[in-house]
Amino acid sequence: MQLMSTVDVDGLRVDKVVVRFGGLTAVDGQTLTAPRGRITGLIGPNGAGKTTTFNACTGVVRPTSGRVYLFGEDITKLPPQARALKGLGRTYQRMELFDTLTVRENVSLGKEAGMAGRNPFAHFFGRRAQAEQLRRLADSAMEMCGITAFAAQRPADLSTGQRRLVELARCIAGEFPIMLLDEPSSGLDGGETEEFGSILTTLVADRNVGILIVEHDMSLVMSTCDYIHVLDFGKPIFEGTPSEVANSELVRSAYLGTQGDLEELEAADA
Ligand SMILES: Nc1ncnc2c1ncn2[C@@H]1O[C@H](COP(=O)(O)OP(=O)(O)OP(=O)(O)O)[C@@H](O)[C@H]1O
Repeated sequence: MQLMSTVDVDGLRVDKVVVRFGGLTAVDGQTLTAPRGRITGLIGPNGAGKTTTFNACTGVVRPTSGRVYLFGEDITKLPPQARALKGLGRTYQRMELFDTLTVRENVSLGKEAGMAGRNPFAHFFGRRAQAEQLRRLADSAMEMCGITAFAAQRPADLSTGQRRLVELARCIAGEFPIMLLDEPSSGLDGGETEEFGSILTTLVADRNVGILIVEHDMSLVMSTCDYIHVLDFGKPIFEGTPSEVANSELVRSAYLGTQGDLEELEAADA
């Protein structure tokens, strides 16, 4: 049998990452893989180290030790923008939409920013072809997220659920093969969360992207993720399929005291 190298992954690979803030070890040896064609979840109680792991992937924090690879390339020391140009897209927990721009313009930015970074002469050459490509990508992303009707509106005029979809559409328009979603269901009601989950499932099936999702909403995680990693106090404590996670005594005990999450975990196991 040929063993797969740690970097030989068709997507994102986090390898034994440790992040310390002064005397506090926020992440203590996290290893995970988020390949194309799969939705990977990262869950854990408050303060478990999820956001810090996420930030180590996107380049917002530098690991104390360990490596981060994207399609086999070591990106541990690259800044966030360079990681985005290599195919790592992300959404933000606190949505970062531009309220002076229309929804269509916000969605187009997903690709536009990358185009400008890649080709500094883009302003002089091929403008029409690029504009046409941007229009196509934005149209298709808005359609996938069901927000075409709001294309000419400003994000400030939309509900939280609709704004979340604009952010997702911007990431989709960017054509990132790997997408990191930071608590995307925050502020959404049950119906909106369900709709969001079905868009993610379609996205992975239709475009073969890989998604790593940090999420508190257990119903979204359990219904969309193919594989889940669980952190507690910075340490990876369990990984497996949603039903394996829901059945794990170790995971349940980590969630004791967080009654809402525990109930949703138990509901997923029912
Ligand atoms: N910049 C920082 N400086 C110092 N400590 C930090 C910093 N960022 C996070 N921490 C600490 O690291 C630990 C992990 O935090 P992190 O935000 O990664 O957890 P989390 O699982 O995302 O939590 P939550 O679910 O509440 O968002 C916490 O104890 C937090 O207080």
